[in-house]
Amino acid sequence: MSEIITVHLDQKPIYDIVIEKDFSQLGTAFSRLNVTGRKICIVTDSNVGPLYAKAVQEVLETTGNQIFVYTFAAGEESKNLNTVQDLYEFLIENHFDRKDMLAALGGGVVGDLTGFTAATYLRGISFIQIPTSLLAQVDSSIGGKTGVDFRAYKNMVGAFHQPKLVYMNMSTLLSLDTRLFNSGFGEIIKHGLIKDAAYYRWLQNNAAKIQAKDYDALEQMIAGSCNIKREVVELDPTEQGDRALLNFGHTLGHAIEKLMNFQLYHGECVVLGMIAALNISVTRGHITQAEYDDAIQMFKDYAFPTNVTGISIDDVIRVSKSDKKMEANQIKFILLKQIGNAYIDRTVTDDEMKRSLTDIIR
Ligand SMILES: NC(=O)c1ccc[n+]([C@@H]2O[C@H](COP(=O)([O-])OP(=O)(O)OC[C@H]3O[C@@H](n4cnc5c(N)ncnc54)[C@H](O)[C@@H]3O)[C@@H](O)[C@H]2O)c1
Ligand SMILES: O=C(O)C(=O)C[C@@H](O)[C@H](O)[C@H](O)COP(=O)(O)O
Ligand SMILES: [Zn+2]
Repeated sequence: MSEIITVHLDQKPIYDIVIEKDFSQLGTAFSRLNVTGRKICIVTDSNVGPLYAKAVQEVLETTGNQIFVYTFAAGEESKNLNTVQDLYEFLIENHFDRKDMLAALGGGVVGDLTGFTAATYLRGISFIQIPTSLLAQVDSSIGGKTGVDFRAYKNMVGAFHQPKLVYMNMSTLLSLDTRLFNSGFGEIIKHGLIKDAAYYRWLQNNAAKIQAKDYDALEQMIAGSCNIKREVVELDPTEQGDRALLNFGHTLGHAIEKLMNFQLYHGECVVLGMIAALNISVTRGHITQAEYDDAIQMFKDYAFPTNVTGISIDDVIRVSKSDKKMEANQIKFILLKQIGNAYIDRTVTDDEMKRSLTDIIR
């Protein structure tokens, strides 16, 4: 069973998210875009390219377009303007014009970087997302947030630029190593915690099936998360308000990610940030200690580290405050009113942050 979810903006259908178990429907889905006789550059990384670029190239060639492949070194370390510049050069050398396209084939790093290049090359060309990591399938490929890190700052340079299509082949998840697969659950559990208590309980009850990569359970979960993200971004595509709820766990999580020099994955850092935010939500009397303990158990069930060594609490707070989460000198935090219901809070103090981090930073 495949699934198609359509993302609307201003009540108009903008792009489809196609969930499939192989690449067999990619040609059909792409043909709906009515793009032929153009150049398409598959942008991928050094891990994903050797596994899937040929298969994607073969399918896209059947759509009557000329296909190029551009590969950069895998990892968050490549998500920067240098890689973007190298890609601009490749596109210029191969005479890509405004009607040509990019196709991001890979995880969130490839998606964010390709989307940003598409947003800025020739003042904006089209792109599609072919996400291959769990995190990218449930989160980063949807919603049009594109960008790169700048110096030590996460996602400091970017643009909102919507893809024309998101096509995911769930079978690509089989080649992800276990720790990377698990890191995707950070954003998935986040979706339940901020928006949907029933989905959160379902994730709790189905942890074993999902981790065993039971196909039906995985498809249900990916569609569940895509739908939650779709609802949020449809209402607030450029984060003027409630889209910021998707930042649950990121205020401190991004700081931990940077301070750990990206040795911990994004999803793992988001979980550490969520633990701190849940802790503050307990102290504020919004959720119970039992609900907090339940969430910690859930993170453990999905194999997340729940603490980290080698960095200091003061540094995490300092780096968080130098991030773009500051607004009018006040840190923007996402807390829970209850499980499945998040809100934006601008009153979290340094002392609250410190207390919330004592069990996490050892
Ligand atoms: N734009 C957004 O809305 C959004 C949302 C969440 C996260 N992000 C960003 O996404 C990034 C994290 O994404 P990620 O976890 O996918 O990281 P990633 O893109 O670095 O992928 C993780 C690793 O898995 C490899 N990989 C990916 N798919 C594979 C597959 N099918 N088989 C084998 N290896 C595979 C990659 O080569 C890489 O080494 C971060 O930069 C984060 O800031 C963006
Ligand atoms: O789509 C969004 O909006 C998100 O915030 C999703 C996050 O999971 C993602 O990590 C995003 O890249 C964070 O963006 P940032 O603007 O806070 O850096
Ligand atoms: Zn994230």
